[in-house]
Amino acid sequence: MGAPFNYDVLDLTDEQVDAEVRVFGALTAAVRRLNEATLRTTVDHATVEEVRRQVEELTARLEKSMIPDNFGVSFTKGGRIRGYGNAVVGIRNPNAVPLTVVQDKVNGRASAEFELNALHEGPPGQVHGGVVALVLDQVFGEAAAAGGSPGMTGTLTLRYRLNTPLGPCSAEAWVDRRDGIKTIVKGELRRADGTVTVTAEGIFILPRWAREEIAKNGGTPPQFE
Ligand SMILES: CCCCC/C=C\C/C=C\C/C=C\C/C=C\CCCC(=O)SCCNC(=O)CCNC(=O)[C@H](O)C(C)(C)COP(=O)(O)OP(=O)(O)OC[C@H]1O[C@@H](n2cnc3c(N)ncnc32)[C@H](O)[C@@H]1OP(=O)(O)O
Repeated sequence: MGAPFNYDVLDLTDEQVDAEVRVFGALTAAVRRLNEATLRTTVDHATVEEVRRQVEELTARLEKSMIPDNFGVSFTKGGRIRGYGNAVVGIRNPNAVPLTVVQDKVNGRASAEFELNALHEGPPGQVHGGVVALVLDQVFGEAAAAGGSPGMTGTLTLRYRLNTPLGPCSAEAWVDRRDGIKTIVKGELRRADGTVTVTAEGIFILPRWAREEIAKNGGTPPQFE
């Protein structure tokens, strides 16, 4: 069986990728501001209706030309990864947290410092538990990849020990051990003052189709965003 999804390789120069990161990254940041302003604004209803009409006009301009559906993950021949739609780190995804994950390939670790705001609320003033799982899934997956054994999330178990207030937070994950094709990753989420609020363990599995591909072609699995 082949891969159930595709990773396209595109002929784009580093300069072209840098330009799209700059231009679309700036649009995404602007839309994120709009998202938060949509939630928090106290302007009067008439202003809200006028802004809504303007937003619809702007949206229609972008909709004039679009890719058919999701963005996917592609690579350039120079090895740049274009996972712009990723729900946690995608630079063209205004719903992404956003998060910059730092991978430590020597020690099989990954970490991120980030800010969660009113858009990520669960209990009053606190981060939604599902958002925590979303963030940790990405950071854990990148730790597995940094450790040289990437995989799909098979199981992710979280223990919510303390509430996580909205604001600056950090996440860290490391490869705890490997068991054949399974990589067991451990990690935690912390408040700005360093207090651990959530601990978690994940099992990342190199899927059967990838194992078959590697057995056929030799080599090690590529690292995906
Ligand atoms: C050449 C290409 C390489 C491809 C690498 C693939 C992915 C890399 C991706 C990213 C890496 C980079 C950065 C990460 C960034 C973000 C992370 C987000 C990741 C996600 O957001 S990802 C979406 C959510 N995720 C899914 O959508 C998974 C759906 N699911 C499946 O695709 C299959 O279900 C799979 C692959 C899990 C297993 O399928 P399979 O056919 O390979 O498994 P198989 O039956 O052969 O079992 C083999 C051994 O795993 C044990 N096992 C099986 N399932 C288990 C489970 N769930 N938990 C614990 N252990 C499990 C068995 O018990 C056996 O263990 P034992 O050998 O000891 O008996």
